[in-house]
Amino acid sequence: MISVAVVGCGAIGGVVARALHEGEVVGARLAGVVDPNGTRGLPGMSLEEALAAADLVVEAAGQAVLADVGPRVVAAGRDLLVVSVGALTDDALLARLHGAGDGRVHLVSGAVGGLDMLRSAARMGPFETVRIVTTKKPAGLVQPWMSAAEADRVRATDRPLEVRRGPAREIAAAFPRSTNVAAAVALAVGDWDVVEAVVVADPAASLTSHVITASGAAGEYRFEIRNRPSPDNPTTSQVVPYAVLRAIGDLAAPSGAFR
Ligand SMILES: NC(=O)C1=CN([C@@H]2O[C@H](COP(=O)(O)OP(=O)(O)OC[C@H]3O[C@@H](n4cnc5c(N)ncnc54)[C@H](OP(=O)(O)O)[C@@H]3O)[C@@H](O)[C@H]2O)C=CC1
Ligand SMILES: O=C([O-])CC(=O)C(=O)O
Repeated sequence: MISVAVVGCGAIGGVVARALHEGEVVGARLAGVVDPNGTRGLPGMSLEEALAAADLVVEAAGQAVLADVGPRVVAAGRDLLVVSVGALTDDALLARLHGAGDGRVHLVSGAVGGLDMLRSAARMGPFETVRIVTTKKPAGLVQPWMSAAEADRVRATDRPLEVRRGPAREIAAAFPRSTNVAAAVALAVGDWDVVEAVVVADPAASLTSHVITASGAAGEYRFEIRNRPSPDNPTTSQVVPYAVLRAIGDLAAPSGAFR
């Protein structure tokens, strides 16, 4: 039985922690939840207590929190499951995580799929082009760094509006709550430079879509994901906590998971 601490009790962490608490993942149980802003009636604990009690710490609190907490988890010899994979656009953080200690770092596939095939294909040979186009409702795409005019334009658009297009590294950092998936694709293909990310605001997008296209030595790929947004946080797809629970189940299982 592995003991799991969840950092962040929002749309993702709240669902994950509740399911663990209720025994829904075979082989795993909730140690407690770390969230200074409240734990939705679930057992709360400090990060220090989590590092002492848990075999696995799930980060579900955001890119900035991962940068702070992640190296401490690994240094304590605990395994870390990363949800805010966009924080890994920072090479220095990645190096710190890898050098911090004995804990292993696992990444969640989150809101997208096809990462297994992209990894297999990248192993055969390089990709020439990879693109991920993310389309969401406008409100969650407005960022503090935008000018007032741009923020208004995004908020008020009455048709699909391309908000940004650029290298995955740049986009995943610029939309930290919305395009972690761009970093996930780049990490899967093992090449930040080949992946272009496009962010589209669409007021009619009742589902969040991520369309991944890739071509290279192994062939041509197209994955289209259309996710229902979380009722708690519409910028997050509702399936994401279930990706986390699947990952925890795989880590806890003696055998039988797809790799
Ligand atoms: N890989 C993927 O596919 C995806 C990744 N994500 C990532 O997951 C993150 C979490 O998403 P989501 O659950 O929807 O976000 P939420 O905002 O719903 O939840 C985040 C929670 O973490 C809390 N928090 C803030 N600071 C800390 C801290 N220092 N320690 C512990 N908890 C803290 C927040 O509190 P408060 O609100 O009071 O600040 C909030 O309760 C996103 O920011 C994004 O980076 C999201 C979607 C998909
Ligand atoms: O949940 C999603 O659809 C994607 C998302 O917010 C992210 O990658 O940060």
